[in-house]
Amino acid sequence: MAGNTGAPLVLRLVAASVSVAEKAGAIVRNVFNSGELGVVEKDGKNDLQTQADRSAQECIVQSLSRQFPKVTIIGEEEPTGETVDESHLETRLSEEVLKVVCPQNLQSVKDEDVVVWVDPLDGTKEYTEGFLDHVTVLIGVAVNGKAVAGVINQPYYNYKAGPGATLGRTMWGIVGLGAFGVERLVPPADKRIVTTTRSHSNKLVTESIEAMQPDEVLRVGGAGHKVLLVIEGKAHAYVFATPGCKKWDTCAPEAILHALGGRLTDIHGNALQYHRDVKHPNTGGVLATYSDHDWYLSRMPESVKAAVKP
Ligand SMILES: Nc1ncnc2c1ncn2[C@@H]1O[C@H](COP(=O)(O)O)[C@@H](OP(=O)(O)O)[C@H]1O
Ligand SMILES: [Mg+2]
Ligand SMILES: [Mg+2]
Ligand SMILES: [Mg+2]
Repeated sequence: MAGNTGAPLVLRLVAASVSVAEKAGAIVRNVFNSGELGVVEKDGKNDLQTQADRSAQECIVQSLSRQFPKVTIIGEEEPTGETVDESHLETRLSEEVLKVVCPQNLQSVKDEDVVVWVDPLDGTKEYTEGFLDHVTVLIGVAVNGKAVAGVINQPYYNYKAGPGATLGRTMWGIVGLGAFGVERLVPPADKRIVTTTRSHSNKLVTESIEAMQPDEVLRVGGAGHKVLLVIEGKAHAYVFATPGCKKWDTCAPEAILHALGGRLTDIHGNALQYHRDVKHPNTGGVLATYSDHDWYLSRMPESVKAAVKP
């Protein structure tokens, strides 16, 4: 089976995730093109699911669990119980990933040490409203509770460039090795740009953003998309001081940001935990930066910190 080459488990997982994230990204585009989004409201308030979330989740979880049957895989969406569409599966390994040398500390990781966190479509609200470049597919690899590797596919990257432009991109990274398919760019030095939620704001979010005294606030969809804005120098910080974001939203982006030297923590500065039995919400909120992380932590109002406990 493709997952059983001689490469270390973490590399094989990332190689499989790169291929399957591309497939999931294509599913996300196909569903949108079909015009039948099949939107349903989940239990939570302001929490949508579409056919693309369901099909991309099936693609990723089924493909990875067939290749890595002993690895714990946790996806955002509930299984649909429908028969698996075999044409949705992708079990090839990315050769580009298999070529790299796995960092020493990750070479002998065992199946039981790993949890894979899957967000088949991050930015669902924006997807249903046509903000297509906000959408990402996120596959994060955690080892002993720490985010160590991540894959992000952005299915509509370049879609504003018009016909002929290649649509979509896949980025991946391993902490201790670096990131590929995305480049670290430096944000403007003469102003402070903060990015936050577009569709899940509340008083705590607003208060904490104000406390950062930003020159500009980018209110956009998707946790993956916002971390990409930080990585690519479009924003200095992603500030989300409320509990709505889940482990599958942060695991892959955190690993890629860390691989490039940035930081992603809760709003108190604590590392996020990714063990298999951890509660899914990031109850302490999210703060992602490339530099000056401690400055943002120090500006966080005490009243917000008291309300957003880890
Ligand atoms: N109050 C809330 N309720 C439910 N989900 C929330 C939420 N706040 C944030 N999230 C989730 O966190 C992710 C990023 O949110 P946002 O785009 O608003 O910044 C989204 O993931 P999904 O789109 O994968 O569900 C979103 O659903
Ligand atoms: Mg969702
Ligand atoms: Mg998400
Ligand atoms: Mg999602």
